[in-house]
Amino acid sequence: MAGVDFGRFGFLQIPHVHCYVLLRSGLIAHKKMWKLARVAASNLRQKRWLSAAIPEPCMVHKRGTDILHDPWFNKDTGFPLTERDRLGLRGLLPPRVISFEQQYERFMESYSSLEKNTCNQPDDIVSLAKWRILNRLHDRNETLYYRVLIDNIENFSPIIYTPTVGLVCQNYSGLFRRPRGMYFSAKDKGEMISMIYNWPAPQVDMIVLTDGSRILGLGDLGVQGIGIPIGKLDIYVAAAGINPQRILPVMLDVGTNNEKLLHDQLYLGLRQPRLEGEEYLSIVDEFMEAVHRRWPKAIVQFEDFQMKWAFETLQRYRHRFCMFNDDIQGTAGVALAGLLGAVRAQGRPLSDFVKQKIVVVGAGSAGIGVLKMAKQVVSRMSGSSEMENSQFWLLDKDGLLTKERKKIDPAAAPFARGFGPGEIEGLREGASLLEVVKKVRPHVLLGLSGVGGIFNEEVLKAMKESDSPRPAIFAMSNPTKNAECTPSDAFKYAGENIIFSSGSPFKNVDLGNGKVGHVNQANNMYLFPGIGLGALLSGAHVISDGMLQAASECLATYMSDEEIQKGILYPSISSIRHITTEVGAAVLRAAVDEELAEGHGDVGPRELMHMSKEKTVEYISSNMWFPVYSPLVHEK
Ligand SMILES: NC(=O)c1ccc[n+]([C@@H]2O[C@H](COP(=O)([O-])OP(=O)(O)OC[C@H]3O[C@@H](n4cnc5c(N)ncnc54)[C@H](O)[C@@H]3O)[C@@H](O)[C@H]2O)c1
Ligand SMILES: O=C(O)C[C@H](O)C(=O)O
Ligand SMILES: [Mg+2]
Repeated sequence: MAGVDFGRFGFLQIPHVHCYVLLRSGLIAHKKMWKLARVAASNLRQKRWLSAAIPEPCMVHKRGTDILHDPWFNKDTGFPLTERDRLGLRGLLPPRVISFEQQYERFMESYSSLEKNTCNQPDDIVSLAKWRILNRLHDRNETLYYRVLIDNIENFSPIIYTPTVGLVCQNYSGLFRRPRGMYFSAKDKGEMISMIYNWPAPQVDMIVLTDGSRILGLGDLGVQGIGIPIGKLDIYVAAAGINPQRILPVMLDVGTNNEKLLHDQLYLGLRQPRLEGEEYLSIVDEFMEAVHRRWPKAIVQFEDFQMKWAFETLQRYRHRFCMFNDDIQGTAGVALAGLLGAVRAQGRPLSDFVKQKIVVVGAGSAGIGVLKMAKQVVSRMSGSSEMENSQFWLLDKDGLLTKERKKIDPAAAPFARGFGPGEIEGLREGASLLEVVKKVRPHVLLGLSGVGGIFNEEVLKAMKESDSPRPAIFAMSNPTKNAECTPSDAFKYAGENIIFSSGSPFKNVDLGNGKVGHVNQANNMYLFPGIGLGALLSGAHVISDGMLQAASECLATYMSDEEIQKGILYPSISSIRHITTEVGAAVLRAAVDEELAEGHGDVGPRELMHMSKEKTVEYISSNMWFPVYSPLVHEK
C-alpha cells in the first residue's frame, strides 16, 4: 500500500487516510511528520483529520494521588503543569515535565538493556523478566503501555500473549501482585448481579471469559488461567482499538481438578473439585445474566473452556447473547484461511478445496471447530447441502476415529470414518497417526492435539509421499513446547517445498543457499479482534455463522498470489491493526446482509445499510481507540 512509513510511529496510508492512521502517527507536533502528514492530508478529508488530531478530553472524577495510582489516567511525569494545577497534582511529582516520546524512549531503552543483560539466561527466565517489565508498565500507565505494545506488537505479543502468557498462568500465584479483571467464584452464587456493579467502568464493550479448565495445551490451571483473558484483551486493544477502559477480563472460578494446585498452599483459587452438570451451568448462566443486565451490548468471548463446556455453552448462549467461542470459531476461521491458502500455493483454484485430503489430529473444541467450518465451506463450494465428509480423517488420543468407536463424543461423531466403499483399505478403528498418514497421503496434516512432538520424524517423512506438490503442515497447538513439531524438523524431514504454520511464533528456517522456510503463525489472534470489533460496531445481538465466515474469507483473500507462492499464508503480525480493520468491516457487512445489525451509538441500522464497503472500513477505523495522552477534565 502506498504511504509514508514513520517507523515506530506508524504508517501513513496515502490513498485513503482516515483518522486512525493519522492518529497512529501521534506526534503531529513533530516538525518532519507534521509536514508529511500535511502533504498527505491536503488531498484528503482534511477537515475531519484536523479535528481528529486534537485528542478528545477525558472526564475524571478523581484528584491528586488517586489519579497517579489509576493506570487509566496516569501520565507519570507527563502531566503538563496546567493539568497538575487543575487536578491537585502540583508537588506530587518531580517538577520537570517529560514528554510522551521521552517516556516512550526511556521505556524502550530499559527493555533493550534487559534484553542485553539477560541474553545468556534460560528462555523462560528471560521471557518472565520481559513480561514483568511490561506488566509493571501496564499496572502503572496504560496509555504508554498500549502505545509501546501497538508499535512493537510483533516483538511484544509473544510476551503478553502466546507463548509467555502460558508460563505466566503456570506461575500466577507466585507472580500475583495486583488483581486485574473480575473473579466470580462458585461461592458467589446469587450475588453476581450486585457484584457486577463493583466494576468501576460505566461501560464495557468486550469481555473475555474463562473457567481455566483448558489453558492452551497446559490443561486445567484453575484461577491461574486469568492470564489468558488478560492477554486476549491486550490484543483487542492493540489490534482492534477497543478502549482499555471498556474491556473486562473475567475468571469464573468453579474449582479445579488439578491435584497439584489443590495441594498448593499458595494457590489463589477455590480449593475444591470443579463443579459439574447443572451446578456448573447455573454459575455460567448467572454470570451471563448479570453481565447483560448491566451492559446489554457487551460481547462475551469464551476462551479456553474444556471441550464439553465449550460446545455446550456455545449452543446454550449463541442465540441469546452476542458471544462466540474463540477456540472453536476463531480458530476455525484462521485455519480455514490457511487451508485455502495451501490450495492456492499448489497453483490450484480454490474450488479444489473439496478435493483436498485433510488429516486433523486432535478431536477437541479446536479440531472439531475447524472440521465443522471446513464442511460448511465444502458444501457451499459443491452446492450440496449433503454434508460430505470423505476428505477428512480425525484422530484423537485413541487414534483414528471410526464408527466402531465405543464411546464417541457427539461433536466428533459426524467425522468418524465408516468402512464402506470409498474408504481406504486397512485403516482400522484406532489406527495410528503414522498409519493414517502413510495410507491417506494427505494434502494437509493439521495438529490441534496439545501434544508436543507428535508429528515425529517418521510422520513428517511420511508427509513426503503426500499427494500434494506442496504438502501443508499445521502444528497449531500452543504454547511452543506443545507444538506438534518444530518448523526446522518439518522442513528437514518433510521437504523444503512444504507450507508450514504453527500456533505459537517460531523464527523462519534457514534452508541454506539463501533459501528460507517461511513460518506462518496460524493463531486465532488474526480473527478474534475483528470478529469482536465488527460485531460491536454493527450492534448485532448475536454472532452468526455468516459473520464468522465473512471474517475467515477476508483473511483468506488478504494475501497476494505472489506471497502465497512463497508459502506466506498470513500477513505479518505487525500489520494486525490493518487486518483487524478489514476483518471487522467484513463482519459488519455480513451482519448488515443478514439484517442483524442494529447500529452502534449514533450510527443506526439504516446508516449501516447504506454504507459502502470502503465507508465501512473508514467507519471501523475511525472508531478504533489509539493511545495518546488526553487532556483530563475534572468532573465532580
Ligand atoms: N493456534 C490456535 O489459534 C489455537 C486455537 C485453539 C486451540 N489451540 C491449541 O490446540 C490444542 C487443543 O485445543 P482444544 O481446545 O481442542 O483441546 P481439547 O482438550 O478440547 O482437545 C484435545 C484433543 O487432542 C486429543 N489428543 C490428546 N492426545 C492425543 C494424541 N496423542 N494423539 C492424537 N490426539 C490426541 C484429545 O483426545 C482431544 O480430542 C491446545 O494446545 C490449544 O492451545 C490453538
Ligand atoms: O491463545 C492462543 O494463543 C490461541 C488459542 O486460543 C489457544 O487456546 O491456544
Ligand atoms: Mg484459546
